[in-house]
Amino acid sequence: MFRNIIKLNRGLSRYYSTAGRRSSNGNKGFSFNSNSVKVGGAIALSALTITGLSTVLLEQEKKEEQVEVNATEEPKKSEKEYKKAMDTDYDIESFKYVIIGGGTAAYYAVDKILENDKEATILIISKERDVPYQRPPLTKNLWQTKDDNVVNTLSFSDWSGKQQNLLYEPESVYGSEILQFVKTRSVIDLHIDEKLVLLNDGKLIRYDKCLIATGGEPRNFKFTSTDKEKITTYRTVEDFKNLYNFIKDGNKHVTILGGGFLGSELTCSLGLNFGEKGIKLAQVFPENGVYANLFPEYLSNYATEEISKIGVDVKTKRLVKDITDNNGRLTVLLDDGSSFDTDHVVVAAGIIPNTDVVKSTTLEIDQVNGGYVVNPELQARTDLFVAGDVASYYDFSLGVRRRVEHHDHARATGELAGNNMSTKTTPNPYTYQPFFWSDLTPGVGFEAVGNTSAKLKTFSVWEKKEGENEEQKYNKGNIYYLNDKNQVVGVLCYGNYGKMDTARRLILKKRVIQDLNELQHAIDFDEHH
Ligand SMILES: Cc1cc2nc3c(=O)[nH]c(=O)nc-3n(C[C@H](O)[C@H](O)[C@H](O)COP(=O)(O)OP(=O)(O)OC[C@H]3O[C@@H](n4cnc5c(N)ncnc54)[C@H](O)[C@@H]3O)c2cc1C
Ligand SMILES: NC(=O)c1ccc[n+]([C@@H]2O[C@H](COP(=O)([O-])OP(=O)(O)OC[C@H]3O[C@@H](n4cnc5c(N)ncnc54)[C@H](O)[C@@H]3O)[C@@H](O)[C@H]2O)c1
Ligand SMILES: NC(=O)c1ccc[n+]([C@@H]2O[C@H](COP(=O)([O-])OP(=O)(O)OC[C@H]3O[C@@H](n4cnc5c(N)ncnc54)[C@H](O)[C@@H]3O)[C@@H](O)[C@H]2O)c1
Repeated sequence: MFRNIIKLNRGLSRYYSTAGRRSSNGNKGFSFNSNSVKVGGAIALSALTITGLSTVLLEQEKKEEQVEVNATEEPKKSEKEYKKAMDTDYDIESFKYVIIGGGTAAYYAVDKILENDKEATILIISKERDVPYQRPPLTKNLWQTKDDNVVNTLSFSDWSGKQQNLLYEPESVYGSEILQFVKTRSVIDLHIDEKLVLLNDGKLIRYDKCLIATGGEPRNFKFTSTDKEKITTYRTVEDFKNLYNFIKDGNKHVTILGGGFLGSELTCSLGLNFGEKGIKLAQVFPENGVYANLFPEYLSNYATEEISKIGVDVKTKRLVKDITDNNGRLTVLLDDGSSFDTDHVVVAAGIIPNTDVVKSTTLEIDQVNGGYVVNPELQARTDLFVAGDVASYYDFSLGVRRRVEHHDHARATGELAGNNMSTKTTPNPYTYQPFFWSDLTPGVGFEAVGNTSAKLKTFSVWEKKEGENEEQKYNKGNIYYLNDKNQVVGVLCYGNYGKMDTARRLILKKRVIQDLNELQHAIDFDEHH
């Protein structure tokens, strides 16, 4: 990926401070003179003057131990600097494209911008320490490597055996005047009319076009124990490294709170790959079974049984009431009055979309689904775009407004937003129907598309083979989700890969299904990759 950047870097004899652009200090690259940042009551000094991204990364790498920037803290001098910046003569760093967030949507947006605009100057601002990476392997492939060095290499085999790295691109790719990456900083405000973003260290940046791709923050709960090392959430590569290092030597008890995607995938990966090393697991959630919001009840029950079979103590229909410290371990108290001891708790209870970036201007937030409301071209305002988990958009084929928290959607909206930000032609609407997938155990995996809410009526078709016994009945199947008009609005292909385009076409047809048996052969079970 980033097909054009190598060429662009080599051919670059200009700097971004060309005519019409202003630079605060005349440096070639992004200069980062940060101020005193108050951290947990102490003052940490970070005086960095950095030219070019590779230096940003290097310098900040060195400082990481000493300087922790509190992402939510308001900077002291921001107000003054902010007002000064409103004055058009004030010299301030400018980028043609500013991307807030450094995840999947951000990555694909940048890729598209680089393809479309040979004059691009791009700044990615990310709260995280790592340059853009994919999250799906954090609960799957990375745990299967059988190599403790995986925390450093971050490499793994994909489903077809091909070696991949978690990072979309190596860090070095971000060290140019075209494309820069600032890590461990967050945007705390956006002044839309002035086209300015404010960072948590007081720095202001001007943009021509801006993308909000801030994803979501894991939900957490307040417990009596406030041990942040033992009770964690799980979303980032840092979280993976910490958990891996904690469990790699085995003989620990880990509790996963949540029966959705994250909780179930992580539980299975730990159970399948570290069970033999003495990692004992409990999974606790309020629903009757895992994926209860997605699977029809019988399949949710089956998947839950499969998880129990790998040795996990699955506690369904249970809420965690509290967690307390207990002589270096934790005690988990459930709502039925029972309790058990554990060494670590991972809270996997959904995310809250990161819509705290814009404070001084009003941006519409979807009151039902959360997220910033965008038009079909993924704009929240002129020159301000939103993509990925944090975007609330109108789904043309389903005829509803919704927000999707999956990889393929982040990729597709990122790419479209990047295109619409940098194209010289008319921007395109988002008409794509994204898919998602999940893998739990070798026998429980699927791809799905559309509205696959378990609240809808479903019709399941399972592949039948000669002489097949009861055990194998959930080998390959297609589950159709129907709305109240009996139109197919979602499809889940269980163990049946490569069928998403057929499923999309079925949804788009909007045909009223008179007899459910019409769906028996709507999607085949042939091997097709
Ligand atoms: C462990 C895990 C496994 C997953 N597996 C799958 C899977 O198998 N299949 C699937 O379809 N989906 C999967 N997903 C979901 C998928 O990864 C997400 O939908 C996708 O990452 C969303 O991309 P995004 O760019 O919108 O947000 P993110 O990837 O969350 O990126 C947002 C970034 O913005 C940063 N940020 C937030 N606020 C600010 C701010 N104010 N200033 C600066 N930076 C900010 C965040 O720190 C983060 O780095 C998984 C998610 C997780 C966590
Ligand atoms: N394969 C995938 O697509 C995939 C994989 C991993 C993560 N993700 C994404 O990562 C994010 C986080 O995943 P997630 O599983 O946390 O969210 P989720 O929305 O899939 O599931 C939330 C779960 O939280 C649990 N929960 C809520 N309140 C609880 C409480 N009080 N006590 C116990 N459990 C409670 C419920 O069991 C519920 O199923 C989501 O956006 C998800 O889509 C996606
Ligand atoms: N259509 C397909 O057959 C197919 C298969 C694999 C991957 N992919 C694509 O690759 C992307 C990332 O994949 P990855 O390999 O990095 O992640 P991954 O290894 O987690 O697998 C991603 C997808 O491959 C499926 N898969 C897993 N094992 C499989 C197998 N033995 N045969 C066929 N499919 C299998 C998963 O269920 C999931 O849908 C996904 O976005 C997906 O579009 C497609």
